[in-house]
Amino acid sequence: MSRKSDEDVKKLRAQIDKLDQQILEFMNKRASLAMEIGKLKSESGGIVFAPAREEEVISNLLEKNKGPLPPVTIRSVYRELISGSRSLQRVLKIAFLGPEYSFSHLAAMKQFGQGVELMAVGNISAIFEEVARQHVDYGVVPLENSTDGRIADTLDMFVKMPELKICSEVRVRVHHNLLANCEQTEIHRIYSKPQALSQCRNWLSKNVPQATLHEVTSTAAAAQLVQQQPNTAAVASREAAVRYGIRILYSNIEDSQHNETRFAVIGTHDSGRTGKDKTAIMFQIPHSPGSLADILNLFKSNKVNLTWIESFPFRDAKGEYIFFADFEGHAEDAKVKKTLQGLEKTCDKLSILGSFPIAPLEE
Ligand SMILES: O=C(O)C(=O)C[C@]1(C(=O)O)C=C[C@@H](O)C=C1
Repeated sequence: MSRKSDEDVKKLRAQIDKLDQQILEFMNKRASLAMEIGKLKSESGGIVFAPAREEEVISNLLEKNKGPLPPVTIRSVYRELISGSRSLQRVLKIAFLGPEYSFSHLAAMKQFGQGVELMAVGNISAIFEEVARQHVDYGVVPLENSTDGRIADTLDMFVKMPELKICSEVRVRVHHNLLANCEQTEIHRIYSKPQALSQCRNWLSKNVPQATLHEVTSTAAAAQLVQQQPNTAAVASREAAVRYGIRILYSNIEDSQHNETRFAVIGTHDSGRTGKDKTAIMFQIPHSPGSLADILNLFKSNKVNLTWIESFPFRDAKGEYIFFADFEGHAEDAKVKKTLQGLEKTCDKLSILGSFPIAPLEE
């Protein structure tokens, strides 16, 4: 660099230093206001985590953002700023499907930021139980994957514990990687959770045909096994590779380019209204011709857009099904209220699992 440009950089850096001091001051001013809100909440029994408000803060800013910073930066900076402010009110305890650096862990960090205490739990049912016993404030559980469909263990637990609420949803782009500390031709066994193996089946059979596939409880557990056993590989996240010190032989080996998992944050309350919300329900209908059509007609006549519907075998009664659905709108919206009243009359049983802000697509 020439002396002139050296000086120019110095001047620009001095301006950055000045701005950073102002930003720091503003961040702390903002945090002090959040602390005041926290005091009012603790006096009135209010709930610390307000997902609708958090989403409102971020989407207001994204609407106003004129760049050059991209939305992903604004979102991640504000996620941590809000997370830090929230932790000044109380450090929330969050259970996720472990071990560390599983996709559930990534979803928990994406929703709550660093200002929480994250607790890895061994299986989905234990997450529901930890939330129900109030050992943790919230749990993060997978709901569905764009390639593999619903996560049966999660739906099964909603049937067992319909009193728990979905207070937020998180969408995570799932990229799989082949992790190994040996060469590709030396791999004898490949570990991962069943869904991840199935999402990469074509790639694996084409590129590592000599290896056998072995199912384990999570992608991170697979990475741990690779650390211990020679001639093995794992299908897991980039973060798991870094955490467990394993080389990434190939990135993005998923068969479908658009591979995404939707997670639910479960707690004991649902979320306020943002204007861009969804409501999730679980229902049973009479075993008679046309009863599902009657339900669907309720959505049609009230102009409510269905975003998900699943039929799920009911374990307590052979041949009977429970339906899960979510749709646009908040339980407080007039047309959703009307739809829910209609459902109440038509269904044998109806549980409202919660209203929550629609999660943004991952940038
Ligand atoms: O508005 C609130 O209720 C706050 O507590 C403030 C705040 C924020 O930092 O903006 C923090 C935590 C909540 O989850 C939502 C928003």
